[in-house]
Amino acid sequence: MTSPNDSNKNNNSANNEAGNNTSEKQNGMLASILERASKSGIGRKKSTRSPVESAVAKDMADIHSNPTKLRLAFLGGGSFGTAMANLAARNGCDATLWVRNKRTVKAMAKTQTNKKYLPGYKLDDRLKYSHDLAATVKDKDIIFIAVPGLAFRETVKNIAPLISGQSIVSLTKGMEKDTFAMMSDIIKEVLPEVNFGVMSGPNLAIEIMKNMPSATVIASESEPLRHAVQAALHSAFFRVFASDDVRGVELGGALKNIYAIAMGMAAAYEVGENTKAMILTRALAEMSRFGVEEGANPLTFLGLSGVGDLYATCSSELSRNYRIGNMLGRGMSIDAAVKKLGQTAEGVNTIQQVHEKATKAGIYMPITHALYAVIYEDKAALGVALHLMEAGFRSDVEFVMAHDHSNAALTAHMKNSSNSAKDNTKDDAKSKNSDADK
Ligand SMILES: NC(=O)C1=CN([C@@H]2O[C@H](COP(=O)(O)OP(=O)(O)OC[C@H]3O[C@@H](n4cnc5c(N)ncnc54)[C@H](O)[C@@H]3O)[C@@H](O)[C@H]2O)C=CC1
Ligand SMILES: O=C(CO)COP(=O)(O)O
Repeated sequence: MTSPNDSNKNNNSANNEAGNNTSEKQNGMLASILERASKSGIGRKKSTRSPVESAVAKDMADIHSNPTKLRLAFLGGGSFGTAMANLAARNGCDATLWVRNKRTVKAMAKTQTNKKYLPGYKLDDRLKYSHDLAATVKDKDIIFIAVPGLAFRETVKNIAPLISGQSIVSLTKGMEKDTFAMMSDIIKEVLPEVNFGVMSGPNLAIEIMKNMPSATVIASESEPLRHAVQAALHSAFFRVFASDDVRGVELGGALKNIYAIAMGMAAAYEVGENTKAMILTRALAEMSRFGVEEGANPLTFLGLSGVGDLYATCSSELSRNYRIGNMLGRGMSIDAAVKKLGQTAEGVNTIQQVHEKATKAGIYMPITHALYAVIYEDKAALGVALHLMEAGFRSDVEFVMAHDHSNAALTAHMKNSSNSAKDNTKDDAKSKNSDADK
């Protein structure tokens, strides 16, 4: 295991390249105000805490004053694994980041930066790096997995023989190819005895590295695990909320990638704010409809891991899924866009999985099907969008007023009227032609 303390520290002054511009200075100022505020307790609620809040606060105080208390492994040296490992190390946890490439590990320990995925951001001195998987997961309390969805099963299988009581938390927002398994399904399948959770929320890694205030959700049926994750990662810049709806939280993180691609594509067509709002809210309707079919609580989609992450990812060019959509909207092929991105964009696979699953299960997912038609069936985007707009009548929030026979009846009625209007037009044209023939 390589600790930065063992390494050449001449690079400690690694430049934060973004720090040279004004907006970065403002971010730095905001961060320092928040840090001072959190140290002095300004803004903290003085009211009596509930027993659970007190327990968490006590855990956090212990953990923050005793760095060796929580021992954490982070598997996956991309932007998110690195950002989360850095948060934990900064909070005083014993945090090790596992990266599969030995040379990358050496370079990270030496420069204390992740040059490929988070260039210019200095990582905490206390963060450890390793390419030795067994040594990394041994004697840890929690193993966080942040590899792409397509590599998740392989990673869980690799650590399976090394598990002796550690809990596992998935940070991955993908779905397995062809099986439609979520990451929690894979953990349950490969390690049925293990305590697990999933963490998801509006967490663009670069913004977290810039100390921009952010929040996330840890979902687990295990209360101690939820508390441990909250205590380990919580800071003045990063709030960790809790849920016991694992399915809902995990689906929120995976499904929003589909709509970030749709929004990136819409942005390429320079649509207005009304259109963006329509896409966002109808996306939320699709997500919660699909979620309910999969056993999630629809209200979860109103939280950070649902509408929160949907908003962040659909609004930002920092989102790789949004960028893929934008490149597609500018006429690039999916293969070319994925190659140009060079990073993980889970939505590319998730569209295919959800399209297939929803088709089989008869779940109404018009935006997903439309995207699938554009990306994988080479249909023209504008024609597909127009078709979407002409789709039948629906209720707004179907958990308030169900999509029932009255909507369906109105749709059928309008279709019939428009068909007979078309027939009349055709008849008129025919009779005009036959008049002309006369
Ligand atoms: N980057 C972000 O802002 C956020 C990402 N996530 C999720 O985290 C997951 C990981 O994404 P990123 O870190 O952004 O990806 P990334 O594209 O930045 O990096 C992926 C990392 O995984 C490694 N990797 C790939 N296959 C592997 C394997 N078989 N074994 C071990 N390592 C392997 C790569 O070498 C690379 O270090 C994704 O599911 C993503 O949706 C979640 C929240 C935010
Ligand atoms: O999940 C994310 C932010 O919450 C990151 O989104 P992308 O994977 O699209 O970059």
